Amino acid sequence: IDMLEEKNPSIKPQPTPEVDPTIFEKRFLRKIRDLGEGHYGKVELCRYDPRGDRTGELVAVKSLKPENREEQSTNLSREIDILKALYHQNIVKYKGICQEEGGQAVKLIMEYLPLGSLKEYLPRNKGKTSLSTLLSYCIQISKGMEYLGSRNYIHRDLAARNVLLENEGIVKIGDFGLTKSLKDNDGYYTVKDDVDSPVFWYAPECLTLCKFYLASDVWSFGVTMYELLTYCDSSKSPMTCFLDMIGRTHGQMTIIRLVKVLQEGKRLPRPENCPEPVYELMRRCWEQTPEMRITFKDLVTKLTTMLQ
Ligand SMILES: C=Cc1cc(F)c(CN2CC[C@](CC#N)(n3cc(C(N)=O)c(NC(=O)OC)n3)[C@H](F)C2)cc1O
Repeated sequence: IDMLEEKNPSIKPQPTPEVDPTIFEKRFLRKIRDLGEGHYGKVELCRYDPRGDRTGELVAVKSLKPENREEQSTNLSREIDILKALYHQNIVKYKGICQEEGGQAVKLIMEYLPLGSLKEYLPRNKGKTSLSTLLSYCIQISKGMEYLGSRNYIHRDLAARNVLLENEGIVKIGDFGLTKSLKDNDGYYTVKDDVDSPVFWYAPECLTLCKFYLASDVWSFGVTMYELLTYCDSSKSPMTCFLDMIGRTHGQMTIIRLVKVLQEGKRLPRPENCPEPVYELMRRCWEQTPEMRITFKDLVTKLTTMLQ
């Protein structure tokens, strides 16, 4: 080559123009349907089809509703920065961003997991989902959460609706809309936005002190375990159960009544066909004080032992 180049510089191999695979152009992003709706925005199934022949890949796209764009754009940008830096087999993959209107509004592009969340999948596949498979899902969620906590992040919205299936054997934590960094060293995040807080997945300290610890995610994991062991049967959902316990009160009395029954030691019941040792593990996630709760590390160990 050197000899040839000397003679004829025009065949010098030109560097291919740097194409950043994490930048998605709006004009090639084709909406197919909605996947989900949040207060401030939505997640859509799209095809990124630069060749225009429908051979492009399917992606999940999170964007803000125009009316919330102003106040929520910082939150979405933070979520993008968090997800971009997470690499774990049980956490949904970041693919990139799509800037529109000259960078004014940004969209988060993630991998698309067509089996959807456990909340949709489990009730429809109860027959073919064994207890061992449910325990395997619990182990994988715990591993993802152990990794998240090791990076000093709190999830704040761990629930079956936010756990996706890669396939029938692999699950991933799929949404990080409420995730916060535990930057300050007092080890908790002060919960502000109580407008759409998932109160029936919240630990007592979140409800009474508006403080969210790493151990508060363990409480939510216990509720998520309960959902899995009930195959996400909506008639036995955490909300239905707790409302039965506290009576169908209205408005802000609900939280006050919920705090009271939790302080009395009342907890979600053992799901039918849930072995006693598995329920005991849930109860270890629901210790009244955060420091008494089991850790995700120990949950992985104990759940793995049960699966042997
Ligand atoms: C703007 C904020 C906001 C908007 C929202 F709509 C939601 C709620 N949304 C979360 C993402 C969601 C569930 C999860 N995890 N999901 C992701 C995929 C995927 N990556 O494939 C998927 N797949 C699927 O359903 O396949 C059939 N569902 C589902 F869209 C609900 C939360 C929010 O914070």
